Amino acid sequence: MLKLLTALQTRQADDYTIVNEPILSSELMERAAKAFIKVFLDRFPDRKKHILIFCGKGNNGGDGLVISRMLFDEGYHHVHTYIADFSEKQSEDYLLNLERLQQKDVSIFYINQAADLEFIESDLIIDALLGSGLNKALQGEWEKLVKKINKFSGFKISVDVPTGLPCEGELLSEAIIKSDLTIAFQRPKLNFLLPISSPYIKEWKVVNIGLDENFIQSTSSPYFWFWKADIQKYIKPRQAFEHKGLLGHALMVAGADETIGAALLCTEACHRSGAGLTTALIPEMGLRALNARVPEAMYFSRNNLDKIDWLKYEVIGIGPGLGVSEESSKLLNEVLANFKKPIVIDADAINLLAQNHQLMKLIPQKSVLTPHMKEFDRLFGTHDSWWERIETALKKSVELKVYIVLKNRYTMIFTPEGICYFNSSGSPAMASGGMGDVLTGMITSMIAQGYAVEKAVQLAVFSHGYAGEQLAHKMYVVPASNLIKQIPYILRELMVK
Ligand SMILES: NC(=O)C1=CN([C@@H]2O[C@H](COP(=O)(O)OP(=O)(O)OC[C@H]3O[C@@H](n4cnc5c(N)ncnc54)[C@H](O)[C@@H]3O)[C@@H](O)[C@H]2O)[C@@H](O)CC1
Ligand SMILES: Nc1ncnc2c1ncn2[C@@H]1O[C@H](COP(=O)(O)OP(=O)(O)O)[C@@H](O)[C@H]1O
Ligand SMILES: [K+]
Repeated sequence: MLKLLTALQTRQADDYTIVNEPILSSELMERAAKAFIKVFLDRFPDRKKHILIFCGKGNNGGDGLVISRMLFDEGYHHVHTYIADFSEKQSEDYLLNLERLQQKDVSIFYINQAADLEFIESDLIIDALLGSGLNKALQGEWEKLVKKINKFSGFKISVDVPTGLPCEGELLSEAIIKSDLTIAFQRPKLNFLLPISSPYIKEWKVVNIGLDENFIQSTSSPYFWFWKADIQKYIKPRQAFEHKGLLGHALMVAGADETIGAALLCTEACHRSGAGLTTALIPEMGLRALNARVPEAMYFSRNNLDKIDWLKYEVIGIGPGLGVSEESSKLLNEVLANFKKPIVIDADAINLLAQNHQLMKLIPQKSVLTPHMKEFDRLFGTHDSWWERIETALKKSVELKVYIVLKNRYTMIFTPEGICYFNSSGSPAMASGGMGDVLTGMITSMIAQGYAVEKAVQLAVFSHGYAGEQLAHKMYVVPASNLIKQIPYILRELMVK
């Protein structure tokens, strides 16, 4: 798990590293620029490219000046360096690197006002105007310059963060560099992981600049980033004498007459993720389809609900395609009144909770709510921004003692301990109907198999995204049914490697 930091915490990590490694701040800047250059050389090896580098007079600008020097030394001789000379203030390392650059045969231009900058043709534009030091909205010449650069045609690469984009928190204005590629130091900024950054970041990459990881681990932050290696630590191989009776029985409560498909998707996903037994509590008219699609699954008739033995099940998944009818509402009431183990609550089950907040009290501890943005807002009220949603989710997951899986490009998992894990896997090719139903089946299955709920959720969310990502290499769009077929293979791959 990587701990994610705010801009202030990153500065503290810089300072700590400088004092304790120890390393001169100018050397750290050199190391950062070198890490940037390594990615750059890989991506843009053509030395004939025309490059513009825009630098501020702080440390982000300092990075830009080092990058300019390093590019020159690497044989890029069509580089023009521009300095935004809008204030007297300048950092020591900026000044030092300006002197170093002046000793090379590199052209340096000063921009005193944005209007002086004519349109220039170039292949690449490096944005090193402002970085994590941003402390207010861009105004005046800064705003004009950024807007002008955005109109330039070259491929834009931002150093550390696009100029004008705050590392975390709400946007301050729309004067922000629209970068094609952002190369960030040590950690992705929190805002990279939220849709608000999407007009400004097409792609991002993180490079390690050797900040003190022990210091970072000791920093207090609720935000973490998890990836393949974290999942691989706890995914369990099947044991020699294990049988279906030991691998959990999951009950899927889903579907309505018009939306049987959702019930089939979550039931099949649950089965293919490895639950020992899966039973579908679905409308009778779906029985044939269930038998055809998932013959391994069992069926329980809603007409016999009074005879159900709730204790038979390790976990219940409820909601996909359930509808919000009177009958669905009764089903949810029954489940909440009788089942005391974790419940995975999705889609219409969330919508029903939103209609009847009294039911929230009945949700067993360590249950899992899996809303997308709209369901989240229906349940917890309208939010004007993702940061507001994050604040609510951090609070509600602690208050209700549940996990909240807020689905997105980088799905967030909020825990009863007040932690927010960002999932690293996934692909926009997954943005099509039914994908969330599959996730519900997967989470339910992992809980059935005995993973602690937190691990079950992480494992399901990661492997769901990972399967989508792998298929997206071959498919324009990943239909939910195709993803389901992939689950056992993906889990095996994660287990072995
Ligand atoms: N030693 C270090 O601390 C390292 C810093 N690094 C680089 O340094 C950057 C941070 O540098 P700085 O803290 O100097 O800050 P920046 O270079 O981001 O900004 C410079 C200064 O601009 C001013 N400013 C902020 N918002 C403004 C606005 N809206 N309009 C006009 N002026 C504004 C502030 O006074 C700020 O200190 C990082 O993003 C990274 O690129 C890297 O070189 C790694 C090491
Ligand atoms: N752009 C995207 N990038 C990564 N994952 C995505 C993207 N769009 C959707 N997904 C994933 O697909 C799933 C969609 O869930 P949901 O909106 O509930 O779909 P449905 O209701 O159709 O089943 C979520 O797990 C989400 O993370
Ligand atoms: K920048």
